[in-house]
Order: sequence, then structure tokens, then C-alpha cells
Amino acid sequence: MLFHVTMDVHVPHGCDPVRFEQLKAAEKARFQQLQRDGTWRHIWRVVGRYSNVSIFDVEDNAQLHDLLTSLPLYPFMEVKVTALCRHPSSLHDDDR
Ligand SMILES: O=C(O)C[C@H]1C=CC(=O)O1
Repeated sequence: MLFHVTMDVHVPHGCDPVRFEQLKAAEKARFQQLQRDGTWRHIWRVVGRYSNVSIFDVEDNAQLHDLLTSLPLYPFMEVKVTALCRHPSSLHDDDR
């Protein structure tokens, strides 16, 4: 199942910068592992914002929920999820 996910990262004022850099490094490692697995299929930076637009390919809603809530930066994220299905006119066979 494919999902469009928007993640807006909000860094709280007064957040320990060293701790935040550690969380960012942990997030990057997890992200790159999920990319290699094919679970986190695509990511784009939203220009001018600490946000990304991503496409996830997971088994079900529960897997996506568990994955998102286990991300190191999850406590700082506002997450929006949109379920996707194949468009009938699509020429691509990997978009389902
Ligand atoms: O940078 C972000 O948008 C937040 C998060 C998503 C992937 C990653 O490495 O960090």
C-alpha cells in the first residue's frame, strides 16, 4: 500500500543542539535503511521549510503507524498521511 506522507519538523526553542544533532543522525540512518528496504520509496525537501514529502510502501496502516511513530524525530514532527491507490490512466506498473 502506498501512502503520501508530509512531515513538518518543529524544533522546540531551547532544545539542546547536541542532542538534536544526535537525533538527526539517528533519523538519517533509519531513513536510509528504510530507503534501502524499499519501504521509504521517495523523499523530497519542501523548499524553504524544514519539511519533507515522502512516499511509503507498506503492508498496511498499522505498519505505517508503527514506522512513523518510531522515527527518532517523531516527537518533533507534525505528520499528515494520505492513502494512495493506482490511477486508472497511469502508465506505471509500480504505483500501487
Ligand atoms: O529532514 C527531514 O525532513 C526529517 C527526516 C526525514 C528524513 C530524514 O533524514 O530526516
